[in-house]
Amino acid sequence: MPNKDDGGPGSTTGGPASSKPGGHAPFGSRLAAAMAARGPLCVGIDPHPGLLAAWGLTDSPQGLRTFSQTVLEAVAPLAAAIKPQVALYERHGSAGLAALEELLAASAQAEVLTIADAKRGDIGSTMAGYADAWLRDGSSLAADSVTLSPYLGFESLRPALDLAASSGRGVFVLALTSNPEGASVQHVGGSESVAWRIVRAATLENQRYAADALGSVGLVVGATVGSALTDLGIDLAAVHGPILAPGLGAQGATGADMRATFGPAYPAVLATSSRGILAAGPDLLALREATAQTLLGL
Ligand SMILES: O=c1ccn([C@@H]2O[C@H](COP(=O)(O)O)[C@@H](O)[C@H]2O)c(=O)[nH]1
Repeated sequence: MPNKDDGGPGSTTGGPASSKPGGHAPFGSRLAAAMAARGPLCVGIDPHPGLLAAWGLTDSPQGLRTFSQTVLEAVAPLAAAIKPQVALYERHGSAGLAALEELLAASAQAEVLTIADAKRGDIGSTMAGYADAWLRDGSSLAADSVTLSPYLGFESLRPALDLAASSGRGVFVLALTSNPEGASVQHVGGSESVAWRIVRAATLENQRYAADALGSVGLVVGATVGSALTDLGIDLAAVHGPILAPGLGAQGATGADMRATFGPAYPAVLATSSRGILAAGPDLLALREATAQTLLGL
């Protein structure tokens, strides 16, 4: 778990993330540094039952543990971040979450940033509980950042936005998701569509961060959204925060699609791929090669 003095991101004892004594450097700055050093790729860790079987692993907490540690070891030199899919750990109950906690701790040791893909969202009083779980120093589930769902209104995310800011962590708020069904909600509203409003709120929220650094309030925008950004009049370059872009690989998007879709916002885009890379396992070198090839395409 990425606590202040564990030698991982935000450590006061060493490593590139320890620039703010006594606390984490802001997530946006840490992510920008990782992307500059390793490139704009996040590797998703999605231990689907079918993938576990293909790797010769059991669909069990021990299977999750072996899967997770293998992926981390394979991709650590090449990935700016990893993104464990929380649902696939939760389906194993408390033992699955323990496997996730071990992965988060190992990632901190390896100085690989983590994005817990939990997609949390609720009324503010309950949101504070989610924020504590995923963003508070000392929580066994604390990651460097977490994905959030703004369906209850962007402002309902306030406890997570504030705790992320004070703990040097980050959030990625769903804006335009990579699945085709997302448009039925996110595109609604004409020139001030739901997605446009979420992007505007994130843009305003990032004003609390230094103007010369990437903010810590990111957005999720699928690499598959095609012309939606243009159609909806959304300017991602103004967000001043990282854009997490799922959809590369298994969902069909390519690096060329991403450049066309994101245009001037592309430097802030962190592409994420799970199955497209994980299918190369369980051989560690094959996983690393698949990661390198994915990176080359960006
Ligand atoms: O809009 C979204 C938001 C999240 N995801 C998640 O990303 C990965 C994608 O996996 P692939 O195997 O690379 O397709 C998965 O965990 C999703 O839940 C998304 O796809 N789209």
